[in-house]
Amino acid sequence: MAARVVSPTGRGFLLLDAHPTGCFRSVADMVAQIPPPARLPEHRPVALVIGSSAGYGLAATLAGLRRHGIHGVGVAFERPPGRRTGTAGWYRTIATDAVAAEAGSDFTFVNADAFADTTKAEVLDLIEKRFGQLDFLVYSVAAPRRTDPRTGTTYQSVIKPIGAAHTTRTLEFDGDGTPILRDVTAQPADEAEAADTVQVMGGEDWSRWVADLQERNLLRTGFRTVALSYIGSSLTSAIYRDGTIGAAKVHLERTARELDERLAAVDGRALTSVNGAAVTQASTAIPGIALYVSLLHATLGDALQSPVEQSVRLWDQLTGAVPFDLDEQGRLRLDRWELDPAVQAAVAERWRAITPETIAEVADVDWFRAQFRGLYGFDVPGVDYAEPVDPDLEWPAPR
Ligand SMILES: NC(=O)c1ccc[n+]([C@@H]2O[C@H](COP(=O)([O-])OP(=O)(O)OC[C@H]3O[C@@H](n4cnc5c(N)ncnc54)[C@H](O)[C@@H]3O)[C@@H](O)[C@H]2O)c1
Repeated sequence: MAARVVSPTGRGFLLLDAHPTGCFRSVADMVAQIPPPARLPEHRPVALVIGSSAGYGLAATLAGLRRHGIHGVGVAFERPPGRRTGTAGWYRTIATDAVAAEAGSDFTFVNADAFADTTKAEVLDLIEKRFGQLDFLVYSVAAPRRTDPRTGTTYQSVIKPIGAAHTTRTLEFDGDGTPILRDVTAQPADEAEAADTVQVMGGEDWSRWVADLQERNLLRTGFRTVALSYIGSSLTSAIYRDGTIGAAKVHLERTARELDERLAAVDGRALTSVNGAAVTQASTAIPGIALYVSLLHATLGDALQSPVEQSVRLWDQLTGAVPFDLDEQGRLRLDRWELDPAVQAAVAERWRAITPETIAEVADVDWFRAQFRGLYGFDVPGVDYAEPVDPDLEWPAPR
């Protein structure tokens, strides 16, 4: 594919193409937020990050590389360039590989379906051959479907309330970027939809990774694993925490307790890490979240902790530099800034007060729009979007 101008076309919060230079720049901007250590540790920990190309998994990979010089493997599932550009995660992975090179890390990126047994076998072989054993596993997958390779069944996840229909206010943008406030009603999930969502976003696949690693004796003594979870506000609870995705998170948290017991054999730990709201491809698909995050940012400004800031704190706790900040249910909490009662009261007040006329003042809609377009490499400061760019770039080869 020759160099060409790449533009943000698409519908709603889904764009069809990604801008390579914008994606590179957004990774560089994330790295710039990570304070480097005085020097990298002599013993490089070995980490596996599943979901390493976007959102919280990308932030954890970058923070691990920059602050701890991790060796290891990142797994993501991205579309290569073809008729359209590659997905944004394709280009962010190329940029992350350069960050790994700069940190002197032996880090390999695997583009494959994490749910497949073939992927697990490939990644475990790689870990065994290159590193012998693993110190950390960060599980940060957000997927719309999962095929269970052991039964061949494909499950679709849905984002729906459970029990009753729910109407929420939402933020959308029209073609020229004008914000629109609308009410949308989500019908409740039936039992099968709720169960299928647990199959996709619950803890089963995480548990299989850990079991396979343990079976092959690839877990180093003191191994630690976290899977990402979310609780969120009462403003979004009908659609999130009390809905289908929330049921999957409850399953994930139960899985953490089971794995934690199983890992006693290697003096290991398994925890869920409850992170705060962030603008990601996964979260913009949830009705009401765009509005909620825009109001959260209007309330908090720079005190809204970015995925990178939270990931720095996550690594501090994983490596034992600071003790785990656990709640009474044993979950690692990185979201306390979001769920602070004063913050939630202020967001709720804005949520109630907002009207179609005041939306641009009461919510940080410009910030949100730039964040969501930034997920595809657009609206990134310092990028010349009139400049043709070659999207036909290779996935990083193992070094
Ligand atoms: N975004 C939020 O507000 C938020 C808050 C707290 C917790 N979380 C949790 O963080 C986790 C990650 O979510 P995110 O928002 O960062 O998502 P995201 O969409 O930004 O990233 C998802 C990642 O998963 C990878 N992926 C998807 N399907 C895959 C597959 N089949 N095999 C391998 N990789 C696959 C993608 O390539 C990408 O790297 C989820 O568990 C989510 O619930 C998100």
